[in-house]
Amino acid sequence: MPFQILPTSLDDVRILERHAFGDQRGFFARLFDREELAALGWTVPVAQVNHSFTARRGSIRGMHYQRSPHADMKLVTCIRGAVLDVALDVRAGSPTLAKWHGEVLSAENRRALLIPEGFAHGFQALTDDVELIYCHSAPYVPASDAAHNVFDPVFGIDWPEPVTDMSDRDRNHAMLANPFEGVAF
Ligand SMILES: Cc1cn([C@H]2C[C@H](O)[C@@H](COP(=O)(O)OP(=O)(O)O[C@H]3O[C@H](C)C(=O)[C@H](O)[C@H]3O)O2)c(=O)[nH]c1=O
Repeated sequence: MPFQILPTSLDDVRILERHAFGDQRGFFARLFDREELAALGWTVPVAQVNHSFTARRGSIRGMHYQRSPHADMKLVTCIRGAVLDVALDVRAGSPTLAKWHGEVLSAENRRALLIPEGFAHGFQALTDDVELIYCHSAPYVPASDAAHNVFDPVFGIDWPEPVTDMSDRDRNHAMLANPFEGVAF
């Protein structure tokens, strides 16, 4: 099997641990598999694959998502260094609305996080020189881009490292009024 599928504290957010076909040269591992992902609800072709590099330990990016009708599933894979990867439920009416799950993804543990539509995504670099590969089920549509503040007390995301770097855009996402009703998807 190319992946071991592991549950998380949030239904439909799953960990995919990539099996490494190793030998004396090194290893070969699959990043995406249509049949394996279809069984987990990814039933459309991959629309976009992105690559991000984050130089400094402690940097944070997030919490980003796309609104309907351009909501997307993401498969986030760390191929260099390590991150705390966070999925945050922002779906109106969800029993886990405003709940988040954090998972350490690293080149070493070969874990990826499968993040369904309706979840915001963010991460903190736990090492310098982190590289992530994102597979998306829908293309990037700037007009549908949405985000919440990574420090919003409504969510209480527990970032493990002192924050060293963020984009101005991410620093300036508005804090929410309580109670948070969620977003329609
Ligand atoms: C997502 C995306 C962005 N862009 C452009 C838009 C900006 O001009 C530039 C950087 O985008 P952004 O500042 O949103 O990049 P990050 O802050 O790393 O956000 C990313 O990391 C967080 C944690 C995510 O989950 C999102 O997938 C993604 O938005 O790339 C594109 O051209 N295509 C794309 O698919």
